[in-house]
Amino acid sequence: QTQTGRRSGGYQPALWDFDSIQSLHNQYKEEVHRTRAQGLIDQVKMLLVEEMDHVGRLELIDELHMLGISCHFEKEIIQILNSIYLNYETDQRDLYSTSLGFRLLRQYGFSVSQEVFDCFKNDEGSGFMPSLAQDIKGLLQLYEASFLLTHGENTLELAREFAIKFLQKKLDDDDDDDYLVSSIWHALEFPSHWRVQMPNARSCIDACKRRPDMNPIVVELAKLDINIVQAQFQDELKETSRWWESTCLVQKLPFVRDRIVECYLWTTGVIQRREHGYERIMLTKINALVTTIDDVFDIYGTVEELHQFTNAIQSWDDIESMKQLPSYMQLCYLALYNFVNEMGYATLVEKGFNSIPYLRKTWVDLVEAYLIEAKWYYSGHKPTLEEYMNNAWISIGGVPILSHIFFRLTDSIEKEGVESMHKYHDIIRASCTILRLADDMGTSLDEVERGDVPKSIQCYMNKKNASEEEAREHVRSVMAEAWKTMNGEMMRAAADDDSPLIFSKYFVEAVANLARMAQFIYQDGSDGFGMQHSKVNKLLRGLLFDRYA
Ligand SMILES: CC1(C)[C@@H]2CC[C@@]1(C)[C@@H](OP(=O)([O-])OP(=O)([O-])[O-])C2
Ligand SMILES: [Mg+2]
Ligand SMILES: [Mg+2]
Ligand SMILES: [Mg+2]
Ligand SMILES: [Mg+2]
Ligand SMILES: [Mg+2]
Repeated sequence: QTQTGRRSGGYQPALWDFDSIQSLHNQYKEEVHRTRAQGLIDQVKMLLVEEMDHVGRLELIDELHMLGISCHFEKEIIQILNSIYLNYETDQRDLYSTSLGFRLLRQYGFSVSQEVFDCFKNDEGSGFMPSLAQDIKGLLQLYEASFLLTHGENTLELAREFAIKFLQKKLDDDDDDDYLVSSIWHALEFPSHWRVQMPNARSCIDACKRRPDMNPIVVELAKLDINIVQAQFQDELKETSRWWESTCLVQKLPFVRDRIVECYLWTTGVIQRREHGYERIMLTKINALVTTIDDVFDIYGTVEELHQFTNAIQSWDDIESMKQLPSYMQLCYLALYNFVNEMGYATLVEKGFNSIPYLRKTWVDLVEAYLIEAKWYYSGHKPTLEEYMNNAWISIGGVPILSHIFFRLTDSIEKEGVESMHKYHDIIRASCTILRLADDMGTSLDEVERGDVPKSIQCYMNKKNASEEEAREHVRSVMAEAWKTMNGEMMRAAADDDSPLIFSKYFVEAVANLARMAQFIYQDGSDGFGMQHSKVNKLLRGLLFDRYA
């Protein structure tokens, strides 16, 4: 017989308290630093424009993206890639520049065909020319390019397998840790297409400083810029921490994970544009509300109480719904109710559109998915992986997150976009699927141990009588399939034909980044959120607290 509610998640208290966050002071808010940064930006713009070497320009674009400063050069980058796209010479024989160009073009929404790689295949067309095995730099870029694949792009599947084989061999044979070898290590662990920008920027600056051919102006701009962004992030973090404190949820619901700083960290990878500070603050609040309500369902509520809470959210009429709830649930309900109304009000004022019914639907779908999991847990039901995933892509919380972001990052709200978002368009489900699976890879061992519904890893092990590693391998393959869907939908969304875009560029970026950020937080299969895993925690401090000297 399983326990009835009132469990503990075994989570440690917050690492940073309210006062330490509010007392953060940062000199990089001074105008003098922005002026200096602008000077460096102008110099790098000259570099981009004057760089006549085709490959050099591509490499610089890639570096700017990895260093988290490509946002300053959006116009110049699009112009360069557009001219490459329009005058594409398909008979290029160089694997390195063809692969790098292919990846950057696709990443910026140009639909370049996988056939650009046909000239590197063997005569039968069944694989790549064996002679390419020596071109390690080219193979590394071919590997990176292969992660832009969509369903059915067999050449890119072959490319990934071919490249991994020889890159792995290079690591086995060669133990010096020069820049190329360490780049291979990083790429095999995390392809650049799956990496978020800002949370990785600091370690990229460290790596670039070690490179002999790195342009010093670019490095100096990256170092100054990350300090300036940190000052902005700290102001946003302070505001979210004031809101979190005002809800008193930690005080009144001591079993809930007190992770407002980690909730904010999530947003710096999902919403990366500097000017979208309001959206990062909003997303932090959503993460905190999802965390709270998730813990109510996963750890604390009895089945009876969880039914009551679900009914209250389904009916969503504030006075009646609240009355029969226990007081701790009244707080959750009203905190959520007030937040959704606040967001709905902002959208009504700014865009003349009433988003509340749609936002509400996503929260109802979420708690209904939570209730299904709770019932499974209390009844001891062991779902198949498919049965679990049909519910768990919603129970991870990505749907309300993306709905709120949709209304904020869509300039003029059209019915088609609203319907697509809320019937749950394939790109939404793909992003939530990756978010869910990454989360299970990082949290499910602890969750199942303290008492929770079997997650994807456990469902696979139960059904296939498989080992944990085999289950993880299967989950990774399902995530890779979801990325093919995501890539396909991103290409359709960016399609340069004149069909009206269903989703804005910024929203599609945030959808993909939600998946990327989940893979970042749970990297190497551990919990960078609830259990404050040391590596993610170190990256968090580097991004939010420690000045880049
Ligand atoms: C932001 C989040 C992804 C969302 C709220 C906190 C999370 C880190 C995760 O928490 P978790 O308990 O792992 O969710 P679940 O496994 O119980 O669905 C669900
Ligand atoms: Mg949970
Ligand atoms: Mg849960
Ligand atoms: Mg659960
Ligand atoms: Mg129902
Ligand atoms: Mg989890």
